[in-house]
Amino acid sequence: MKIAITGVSGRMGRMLVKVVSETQGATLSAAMERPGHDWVGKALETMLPDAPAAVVVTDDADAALTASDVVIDFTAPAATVALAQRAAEIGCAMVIGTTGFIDEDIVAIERASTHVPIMRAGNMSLGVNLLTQLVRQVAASLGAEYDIEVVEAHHRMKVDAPSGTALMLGEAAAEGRGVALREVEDRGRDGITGQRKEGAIGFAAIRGGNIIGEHDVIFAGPDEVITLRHSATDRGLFARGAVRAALWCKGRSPGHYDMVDVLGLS
Ligand SMILES: NC(=O)C1=CN([C@@H]2O[C@H](COP(=O)(O)OP(=O)(O)OC[C@H]3O[C@@H](n4cnc5c(N)ncnc54)[C@H](O)[C@@H]3O)[C@@H](O)[C@H]2O)C=CC1
Ligand SMILES: O=C(O)C1=N[C@H](C(=O)O)C[C@H](O)C1
Repeated sequence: MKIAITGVSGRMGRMLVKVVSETQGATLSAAMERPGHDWVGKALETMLPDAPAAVVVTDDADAALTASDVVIDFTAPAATVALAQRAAEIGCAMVIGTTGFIDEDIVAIERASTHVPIMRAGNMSLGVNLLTQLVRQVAASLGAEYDIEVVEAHHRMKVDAPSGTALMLGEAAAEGRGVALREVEDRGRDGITGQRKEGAIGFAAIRGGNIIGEHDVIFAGPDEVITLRHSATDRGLFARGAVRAALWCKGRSPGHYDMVDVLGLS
């Protein structure tokens, strides 16, 4: 499987190069960075020791996609949406780990996925994708007297909040309760907020240091608190999930898939 990585100098991009190099059946066919980035035009192996020889970092998305079966993208929403449009035209599958999308971005990605398989997930780990199922089940079992709060913590460089994972967990809780998340979500409390609204699903975000990713879903009820927690301790977790998804895309029909499909959890 010929795999292109975009955002190759990023925290996830570097990890992906290592995981692709360790994965049987996967070959790094192209490495991309944004135009103007100082890695463009340089041999990747001079930056990353795990990189295969002869891969030169490029900002030419069309050339990279044409040379590849699938592209793995952990970048930023505008870059991801633009690349999904090119991938659809060129016929290259895509694995998207980027988070922080607005509704219009998702519509554009869905449109692209009518032409090629696109696997998109706010978290590529087995643990979080299992946790979403538990959260849905617990939310469905407990009444509205159990207040649901999603608390996440990440490193100081993270630019979006709530995290993509927190939103996945919030969606699962809302599904369990049979409500739409956008109707009940409560983000970023500050000042005289008034009492908690019955049925609200609250979000809180902590940013600091080099925390990889911590997520708690709290069900606070009468005289008891149930907490479901996931802790990521190494970014390799996400990279391994993404490469597994890339291999899974081989021969797949066009469509918008998620990690639950890849892991066979549905
Ligand atoms: N789904 C998951 O499991 C995970 C998702 N993420 C998400 O992945 C994204 C990236 O995270 P990090 O690697 O920590 O960020 P980062 O800031 O370290 O890396 C992003 C890279 O994308 C590059 N980039 C930006 N625009 C580009 C373009 N047009 N073409 C090519 N490259 C471009 C940047 O130059 C940078 O090297 C974030 O949205 C983050 O939330 C991160 C970890 C796990
Ligand atoms: O930006 C990160 O680092 C992470 N982003 C994802 C998210 O927004 O949930 C996944 C993981 O928690 C790390």
